[in-house]
Amino acid sequence: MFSERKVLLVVNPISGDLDKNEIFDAVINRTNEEGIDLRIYTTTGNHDGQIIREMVENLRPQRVIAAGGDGTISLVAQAVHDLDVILGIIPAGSANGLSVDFGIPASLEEAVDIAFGENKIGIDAVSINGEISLHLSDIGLNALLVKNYENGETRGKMGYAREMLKTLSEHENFNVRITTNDESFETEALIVIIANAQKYGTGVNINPQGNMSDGFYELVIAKRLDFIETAKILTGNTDLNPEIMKIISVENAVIECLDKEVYFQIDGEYKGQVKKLETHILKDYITVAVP
Ligand SMILES: Nc1ncnc2c1ncn2[C@@H]1O[C@H](COP(=O)(O)OP(=O)(O)OP(=O)(O)O)[C@@H](O)[C@H]1O
Repeated sequence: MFSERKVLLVVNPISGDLDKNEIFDAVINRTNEEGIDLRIYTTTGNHDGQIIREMVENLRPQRVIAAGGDGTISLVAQAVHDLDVILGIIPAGSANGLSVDFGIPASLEEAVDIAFGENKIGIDAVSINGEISLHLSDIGLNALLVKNYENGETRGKMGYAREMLKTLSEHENFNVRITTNDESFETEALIVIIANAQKYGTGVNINPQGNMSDGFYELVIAKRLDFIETAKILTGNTDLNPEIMKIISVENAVIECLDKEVYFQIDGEYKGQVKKLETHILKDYITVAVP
């Protein structure tokens, strides 16, 4: 049990499949047992960030617990990152990539224990053209998949597989120039991932050396799909073929698409097409309650 006395719970009523009443019950029971003053905000999809920030400024809770998918966690983190609160996470989205990276279990009871627990770490964020990425953002193949999946009619694994096949047939490689403090190079790419974390919500470990608290993020540049290289990534093998895959740790980087606009997604949300991304690390962006 932590010594803080006020908690704000933010719940996204439409994310994922989990019954949100179970979340309300679990958190209300916990705060009753502990004698904690609980306030609840249910998101509407309109001005949520601003409202959450105002609530935290007025109520001054020591902890804000976000229940939803990555979109909701990110929204809450951005709203309160400079207000000296701890962010607790209850995974309740369809993919929950951030929770997977933190090792927060899907079980509601365990997630509540962790969200109210003593263990916490400060994590970095990546600023991308002024927006915030806590997890994994990318241009190219995966962003097109995110777009197709958002527009597709079938959800779940079947929908994902269908959109994956469609995406592979539509996708085209692009040329990109990457400029960091240390180097500038041009290359053909299938995908460029801006990775603060390690794993996509599907569990694919794209960035084995990723650490959300080290003051760096990685650019993972893949030139073509290759099963052996993918298997190496999945097994955490760092001896990658540089002809196909390059991973660099950076504090800032400019990514310019040289021949066309390219599909772009941040933390699972499709953002349209872009030609240029200016990215830099935001060290120790927010403190998160972890297992
Ligand atoms: N009451 C609401 N009605 C409609 N949309 C909402 C509401 N509250 C939040 N939203 C929208 O929900 C989206 C965020 O969803 P979130 O990422 O949390 O869940 P998800 O998409 O199910 O999960 P995941 O990101 O894991 O796939 C945002 O686009 C936000 O605007």
